[in-house]
Amino acid sequence: MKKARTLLESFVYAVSGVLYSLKTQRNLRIHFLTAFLVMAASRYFGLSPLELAAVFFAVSLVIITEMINTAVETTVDMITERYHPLARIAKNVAAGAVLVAALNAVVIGYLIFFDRIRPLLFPLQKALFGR
Ligand SMILES: Nc1ncnc2c1ncn2[C@@H]1O[C@H](COP(=O)(O)OP(=O)(O)OP(=O)(O)O)[C@@H](O)[C@H]1O
Repeated sequence: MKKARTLLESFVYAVSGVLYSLKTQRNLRIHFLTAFLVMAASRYFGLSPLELAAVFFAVSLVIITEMINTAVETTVDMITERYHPLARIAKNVAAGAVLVAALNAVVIGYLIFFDRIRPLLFPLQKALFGR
């Protein structure tokens, strides 16, 4: 097995892991796009540094758990392509971690953006429903 020799080599391996995940995982591409849109919205709404930190943490956590999920799926598939109850548990638990991170992101998004978005929705509601 080849060991990482320099810090730069380790960094290159890590970046290739991100690129591999982006290339193979549609969900991860969606998470990155969502993260970009959320950061643009954060800038638009002028969030405080603490709010910005919470949003950045939430979107990063979703991306991190999705990548760990990919690592678990790949490892399980390397060990067995046959049905195995433990393989099912490993994959389901990894997918569950992504779900928890996504719920966390929804709650943080609600707490930070809802009151800011609500005033923008009223004119839309009036135009659509007349009240
Ligand atoms: N070898 C296996 N043995 C038992 N169950 C498995 C096995 N492989 C997959 N599963 C079950 O099928 C589900 C989907 O697994 P799969 O590897 O297709 O991931 P996926 O849904 O394609 O994930 P993603 O969309 O994140 O790539 C798993 O959560 C697990 O419940």
